[in-house]
Amino acid sequence: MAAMKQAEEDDLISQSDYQNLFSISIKLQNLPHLTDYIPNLKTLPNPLDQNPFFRPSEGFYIHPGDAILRQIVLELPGTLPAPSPHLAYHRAGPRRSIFFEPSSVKAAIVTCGGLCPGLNTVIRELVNGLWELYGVRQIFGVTAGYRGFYSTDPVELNPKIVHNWHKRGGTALETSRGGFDLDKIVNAIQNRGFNQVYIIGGDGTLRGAVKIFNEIRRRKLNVAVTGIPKTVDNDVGIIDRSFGFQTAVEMAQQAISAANVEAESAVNGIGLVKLMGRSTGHIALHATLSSGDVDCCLIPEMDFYLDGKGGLFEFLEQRLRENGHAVLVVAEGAGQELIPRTDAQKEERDESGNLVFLDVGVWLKSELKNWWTRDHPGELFTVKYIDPTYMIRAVPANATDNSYCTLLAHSAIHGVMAGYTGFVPGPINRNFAYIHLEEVAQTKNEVDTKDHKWAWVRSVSTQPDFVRSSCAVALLSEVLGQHIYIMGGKKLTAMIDKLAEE
Ligand SMILES: Nc1ncnc2c1ncn2[C@@H]1O[C@H](COP(=O)(O)OP(=O)(O)O)[C@@H](O)[C@H]1O
Ligand SMILES: O=P(O)(O)OC[C@H]1O[C@](O)(COP(=O)(O)O)[C@@H](O)[C@@H]1O
Ligand SMILES: [Mg+2]
Repeated sequence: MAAMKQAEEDDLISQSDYQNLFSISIKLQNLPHLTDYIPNLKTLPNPLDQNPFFRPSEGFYIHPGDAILRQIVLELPGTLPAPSPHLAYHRAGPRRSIFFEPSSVKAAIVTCGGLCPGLNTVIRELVNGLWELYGVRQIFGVTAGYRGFYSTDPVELNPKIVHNWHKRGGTALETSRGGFDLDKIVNAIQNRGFNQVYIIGGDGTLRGAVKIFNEIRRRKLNVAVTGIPKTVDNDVGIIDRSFGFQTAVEMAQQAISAANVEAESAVNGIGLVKLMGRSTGHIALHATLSSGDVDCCLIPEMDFYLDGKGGLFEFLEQRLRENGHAVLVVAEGAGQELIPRTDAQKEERDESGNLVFLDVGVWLKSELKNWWTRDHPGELFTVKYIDPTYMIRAVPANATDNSYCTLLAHSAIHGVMAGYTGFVPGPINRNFAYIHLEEVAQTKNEVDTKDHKWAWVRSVSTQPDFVRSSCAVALLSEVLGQHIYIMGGKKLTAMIDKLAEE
């Protein structure tokens, strides 16, 4: 009873803790605005005032002080981090005043980089939103990515043209990598008279958008730029997740199920699935979590090794002995440093400057076969390799992603019409916010291999942690028949790693 009372008291936050709570400092992140470098721009009342479907009521418009906190999980009580401020971002949504006369708006929409489910929905909703919400009539699609600004004529868009686009995978505007020429792009924007530029793309695209925004600001042009974050890999930072990611995870399930059926139906069968993820393993991780069929998930954020104690082969050997089959999911960027490559291959980059990867699936399949023939000559063994790479991204978005795309596009429009520029719209803790382009372009969302999600993947699959030092300690502990605890820094771990390797 006394213990319960004590526990209840521990849960209560004392008055002074409340005071602590309310005194935490909040830093509202800077959001660039056209008036930062063009003073005295004319404002107009938002035309939504007159829109019969909206009839803006109290609280409809976003106030300048409306903010979204980046970090909403706090440790209470008494351990609040001292004065370091909590970051907050301007809330997305319509503003009471706008900075563009709708009849003078000439909007450009462009898609860059790799495909992602939902691209067409974002384009469609940009067109519909500009047209229906603000009465904009000059809306153009720039074709084939950044190069399209200066190499082709833009295509005129309206709600009739984009009517069915959300049901189609890919991008109806076409996309490309490379072709970023800052001067030519900004000259084209200026010469064609675009004053709103909607750039849909991933990390590379957003880095380009920062440069475009800076150049436009340097030239003091009355042109608002927004970067709409697109990444099937979910590697763009700060935002909760990117559109199309859920659809891709869903599509990956089919490949994993097929791999499982193939593996189960063979003697010593291994189903191997390679999923997208250039430098982050979010798709592999989430597909593994939701499938329940996966025995081991390999991602770029985690090193692994094949042979020896605690290695992949030892784990698979055990799995095959216990279950007769195993399913392996590998993200395309995992284990790249293990794959032998020529000097030329080490340098190979795509047109955007991204490193070209070797096929980890093909390599792993061959390594698995070599291992089995070496260690189990004459015994039956099958590896079925499934590479659904483009199948998971070249599809239309699912319902959740489609509605996300709609809100995202409308958030972008409201921000631009309100005169904001150099920003990215995106959900933070499920509320749409405007984030400085540069901040997003510099932040990468990686899988945290120390968090609960990854721990759960490891605990349901019981896959090794591929840390040689922990394996060496386990080995020693086995030999001595005692638990061993080692406390030490990086140097000691490196020494143990080296010993374990030997
Ligand atoms: N650092 C950069 N500066 C300017 N443009 C860039 C930069 N990185 C990539 N880009 C351009 O952005 C576009 C898309 O980049 P890419 O990396 O292929 O795809 P994503 O934007 O999906 O990551 C390409 O046209 C590329 O030239
Ligand atoms: O074959 P492509 O079109 O160059 O695309 C491959 C890459 O595109 C992606 O799907 C997405 O990358 P981006 O979003 O950065 O374009 C990666 O997972 C993959 O490595
Ligand atoms: Mg990228």
